Amino acid sequence: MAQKNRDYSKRTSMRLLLSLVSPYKALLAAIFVAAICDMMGMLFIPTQLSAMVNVAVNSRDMSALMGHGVAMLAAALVGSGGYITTVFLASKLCAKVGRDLRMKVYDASLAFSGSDFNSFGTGSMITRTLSDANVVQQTLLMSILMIFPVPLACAIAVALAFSTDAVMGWVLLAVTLAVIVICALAVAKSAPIFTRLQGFIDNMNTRLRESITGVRVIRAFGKEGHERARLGETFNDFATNAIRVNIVFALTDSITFFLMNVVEAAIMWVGADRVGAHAMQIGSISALVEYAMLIMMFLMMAQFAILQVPRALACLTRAAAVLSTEPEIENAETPVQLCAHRGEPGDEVARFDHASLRFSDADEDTLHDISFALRRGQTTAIIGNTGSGKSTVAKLLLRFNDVTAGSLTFEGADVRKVSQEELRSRISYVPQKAWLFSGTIAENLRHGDADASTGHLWHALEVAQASFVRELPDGLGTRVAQGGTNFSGGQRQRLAIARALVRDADLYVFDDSFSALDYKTDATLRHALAGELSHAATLIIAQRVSTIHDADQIVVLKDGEVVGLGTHDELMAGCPTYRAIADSQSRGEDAHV
Ligand SMILES: Nc1ncnc2c1ncn2[C@@H]1O[C@H](COP(=O)(O)OP(=O)(O)OP(=O)(O)O)[C@@H](O)[C@H]1O
Repeated sequence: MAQKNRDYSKRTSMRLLLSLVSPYKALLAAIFVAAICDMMGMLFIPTQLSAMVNVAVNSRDMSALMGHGVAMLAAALVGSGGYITTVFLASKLCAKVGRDLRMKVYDASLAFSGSDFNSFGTGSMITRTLSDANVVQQTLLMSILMIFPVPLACAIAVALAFSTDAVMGWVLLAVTLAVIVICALAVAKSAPIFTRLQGFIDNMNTRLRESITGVRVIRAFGKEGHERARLGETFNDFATNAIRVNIVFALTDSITFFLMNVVEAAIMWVGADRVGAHAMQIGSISALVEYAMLIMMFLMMAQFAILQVPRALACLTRAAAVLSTEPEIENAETPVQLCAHRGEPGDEVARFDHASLRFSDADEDTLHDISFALRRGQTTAIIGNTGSGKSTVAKLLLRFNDVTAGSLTFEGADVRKVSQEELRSRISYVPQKAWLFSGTIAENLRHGDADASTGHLWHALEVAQASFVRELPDGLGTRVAQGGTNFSGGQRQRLAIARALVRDADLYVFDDSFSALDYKTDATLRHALAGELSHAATLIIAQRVSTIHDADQIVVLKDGEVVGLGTHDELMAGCPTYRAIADSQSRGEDAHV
């Protein structure tokens, strides 16, 4: 079974490699030609050298010596030209293959739903996109430069040895085969250690990422020692394995050097006999030693490169696993176009009709049989206890997940039939965690609309009550750190709201987007929004009753089910869950007064 799985992953990774390399057939052909020139040039030099020695010993014919010298120079030029070209073209090819692999894995991850992403984990996805692709790129380069030329070099060298002297040809062939067998055994023994290395890198990445992201929590809970121990264990695993790898290299290196000396001695020994018997000329010994040394050198380099291959294959298999994951959410084969015409106030923009959702990794429905509509010019609010499924409603609207029963329509079309790009272009979304990207404030706001004018950006900031940007020395050009960490929680929320407002959408979704604002800013902002978004439907997910008090309709969620639907007054009169939430919050407010 394990063998079957190994064969399957080997096939998968080879298929992926072929698909990555196949667009560059011309480049591959050019590398092949350049490598032959390199080989021929390199092996032709000792041939000429031996001929020169033989001429010098036998006839001292100057013109013959000059001829061999010129041929040697030409061989050196062809050889080095071939080598430089091979390295240049191979580096180009591998850089392109690495880039393509990174893009493929990244593109695939963009189509993932939350559950798809969770099945790999963030740390592993980063390793797969960066480090794994790097290993593949480097190993491919090493393979082209160090493994692929070996059969060619061995064949040419043995053929040249045979042409020099048949007996010495057999000696070299026997020695070459013996060294190949030894190398193959060494590789088979050490390959699993290399494969394990990548798993350790994954572990280090995941733990380090968690530790760096949660550094404040670690400090606050005084868990530095515990974290250090956890990371120390991970680093230690990696170091132990890396040491084993180095031992393998040291052993194989010394064995190969020992073999080099043995081969040299064998050639001298047998060659001297052959020269003594006048079966071979003295100069030929130097050529034969050179051929043998070249074969050994190539085999040694190939051995080093081959040891990296299982690790690269493991990386390719891991990339293939990402690429072969069928995203939970896919576009319909022939998506329906949404109506380009903007409807009238009161028209339905989206409707949940007995919709349920069960996450693929969950045993129960997170949302169960929910029905309500979002209408143009109206504000719908969702309230409910934590974990009741409020954010999941937003995930369905944006098609981060699909309903597992019932339906969700947008502008009358089932969202599963609308392309994700078109659907999302009609919705503007403020996520629960106001994430900002590194860059400037203007760049962040233009995520909403790349062509928005500066005036439009300022207007959105004003509506979002983010006029603090005017007081910043660089205004819209102010730098934003990754995640927006150089702004306070409330400032981040207002910038995220402004970003959403920059987009002209049919539906605006605010997922708990006012929670970090004080009551006064919350009220002013909602008032400004009401005037601004009269053309669209608005969905506000909130925890505070005061935030949604004035909504046209309020959906009350409890454990994923709609237990109330109406205005604040209607719900206060007829929905015990809503009344309980409102009462608990007003008690809380009284307590604060
Ligand atoms: N990808 C997922 N796989 C499995 N369960 C999930 C997934 N995403 C969310 N859930 C579960 O769905 C439930 C509802 O989550 P949701 O984020 O919608 O709640 P919420 O009402 O918005 O909560 P809060 O007010 O705390 O933000 C939770 O129990 C959560 O654990």
